[in-house]
Amino acid sequence: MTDHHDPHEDAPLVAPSADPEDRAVEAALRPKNLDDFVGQKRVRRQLSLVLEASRLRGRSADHVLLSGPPGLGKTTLAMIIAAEMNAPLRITSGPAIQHAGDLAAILSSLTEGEVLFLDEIHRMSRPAEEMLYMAMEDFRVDIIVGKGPGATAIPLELPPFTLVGATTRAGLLPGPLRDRFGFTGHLEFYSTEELELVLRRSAMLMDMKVNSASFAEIAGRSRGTPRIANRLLRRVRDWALVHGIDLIDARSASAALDMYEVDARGLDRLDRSVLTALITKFNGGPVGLSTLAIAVGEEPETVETVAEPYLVREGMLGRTPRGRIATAAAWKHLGLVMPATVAAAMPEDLFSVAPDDLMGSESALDSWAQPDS
Ligand SMILES: Nc1ncnc2c1ncn2[C@@H]1O[C@H](COP(=O)(O)OP(=O)(O)OP(=O)(O)O)[C@@H](O)[C@H]1O
Ligand SMILES: [Mg+2]
Repeated sequence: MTDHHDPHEDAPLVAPSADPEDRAVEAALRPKNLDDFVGQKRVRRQLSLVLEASRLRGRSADHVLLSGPPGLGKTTLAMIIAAEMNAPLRITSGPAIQHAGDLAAILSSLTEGEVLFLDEIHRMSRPAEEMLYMAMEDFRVDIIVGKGPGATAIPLELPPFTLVGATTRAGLLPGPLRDRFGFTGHLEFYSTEELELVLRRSAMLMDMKVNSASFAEIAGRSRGTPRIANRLLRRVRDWALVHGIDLIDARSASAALDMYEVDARGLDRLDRSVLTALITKFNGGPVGLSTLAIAVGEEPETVETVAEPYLVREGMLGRTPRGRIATAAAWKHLGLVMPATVAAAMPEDLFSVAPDDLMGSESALDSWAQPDS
């Protein structure tokens, strides 16, 4: 077998892999401390300050909220926070907490200083969320015993702990929850240079011989995302192994990657199908998110959190009050020419808000693009 596609053929490239070996390698490649964590300078600097201060005060660190598209390092940072604080780490996720009682059970078993990582925090149930408010602020929960009129609330003191919440959609978090985090870090897509550093480190750990030009080639196709960079590197390694190549150069890297549906701009299958649908079915838009999602057979949330951020950053997709539109760059990327009538109808101020600003602040984006579903 020379073809090592993920078993989940249809999952977006950036989704966590379903292949256990892939997951094991991914875990092995995770940087263990802040110094090894590449890029995200601003978040890293602020976070290291937060951690240092709490170490000096001998207290558990402030609660930390990490937001950003998949595969940029939220889980990795949560693990690093625990490691840097020399504290045990407990991992759970919003969807795993169906009832407030589930959360109470976790909270009441925390030890002092423990780091609780709550992934996909925007998907927690409302009652659990309210319990979390009190736990975060006062290190206390009310355990409800009994039902109906006879129910009583028994207050329970919790040891001080650090909550690390992660979300791909900070804009969805209720204000009261967001406000209870002492520090919020928004992860940005990585530059090609940063991805090259990620790749160099991974290649070293994997004992691969790769020349500089191939790092650049792989980084350029990695969609600004370390998870994808590492995954592509493994695919290149497989390819080289099968072809009996010892030192990997840019030509073999590129030949290997041509098989994996990532194009030169780093767009994967989902990205391209979003653009293709937008252009061929809706003549470039504007079209509402949910209509677009149906056209590509995905959940609106997947289109919005997985594909869109990168397409916006690459200047190929615009989010306007009337819906999503494909820019001239998108038409060009698909080898098409934007018809003059479509060009004439494009909003002039599409990029009056720079794509980087959009990525940096979800609230700027929220106020600019109205929800359409
Ligand atoms: N800054 C970084 N430096 C080096 N490697 C990184 C960095 N960020 C992420 N990685 C690598 O990318 C992989 C994916 O990162 P991680 O699992 O932390 O992403 P995530 O943001 O939690 O994604 P998701 O939203 O899908 O949960 C990790 O296994 C790690 O090896
Ligand atoms: Mg994660």
